[in-house]
Amino acid sequence: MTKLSVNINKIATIRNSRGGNMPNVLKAAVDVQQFGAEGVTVHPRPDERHIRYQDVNDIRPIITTEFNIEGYPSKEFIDLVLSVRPHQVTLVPDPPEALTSNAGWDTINNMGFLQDVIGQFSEAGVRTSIFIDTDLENISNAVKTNTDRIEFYTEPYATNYRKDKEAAIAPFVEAANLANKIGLKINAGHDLSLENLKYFNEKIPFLKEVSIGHALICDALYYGLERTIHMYKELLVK
Ligand SMILES: CC(=O)[C@@H](O)[C@H](O)COP(=O)(O)O
Ligand SMILES: NCC(=O)COP(=O)(O)O
Repeated sequence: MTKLSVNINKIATIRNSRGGNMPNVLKAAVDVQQFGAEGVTVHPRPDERHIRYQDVNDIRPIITTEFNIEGYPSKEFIDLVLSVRPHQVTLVPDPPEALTSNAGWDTINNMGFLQDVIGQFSEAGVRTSIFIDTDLENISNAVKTNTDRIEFYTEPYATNYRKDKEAAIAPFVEAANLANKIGLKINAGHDLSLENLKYFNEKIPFLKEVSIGHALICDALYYGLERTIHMYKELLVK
């Protein structure tokens, strides 16, 4: 069974829209785990428009599953991760002004930088993952960064799924086979949803974990958080 890590950024976005503490992000982190999620993901951005650095510190002690912190490895981000020590850090190459993540790493041109940052996290005992698209050269170079895992940037899959799901999945299958061959474990995320998740999970070999936020929190408005998590988990049975 592929693990589900729930990204709770959107809960914080709603809270921040009014100030105050509603909805309560810490309670959401407790609840998603109780409802069956196998992990909690947060993606603090430099402007703290959703998850704040303080939230990340506060969430750490209530994690009973797996804590995954995603973000661009600025000095502030590196310091946060080294102090919080999550189970996993996922490095994402997005600039500070990015609306949301929109590309994977160019592992060739960022090799030295990634090796250095990944080295710091590995030394601290934090599992590393890097956000990546399906370019085979980027994937074969990813292994030289010494990352433990890659996380497929699945927005192109989600967009193309509606037009032609076989064509949409094909580059991800090829990339997953290569990643497995060279010893990289595989996560995936971005725009995965109740509509497209089952097919992705069935077709991608060696998939360890998906992190899902935007669509899942939107679905929870209609179905409730507990039922929504169960619905996503049903799609992740292999
Ligand atoms: C790396 C990734 O795809 C997610 O972290 C996504 O970027 C969610 O972040 P936002 O909630 O800021 O859109
Ligand atoms: N790593 C992807 C993630 O955490 C959630 O992305 P999305 O489901 O909010 O698009």
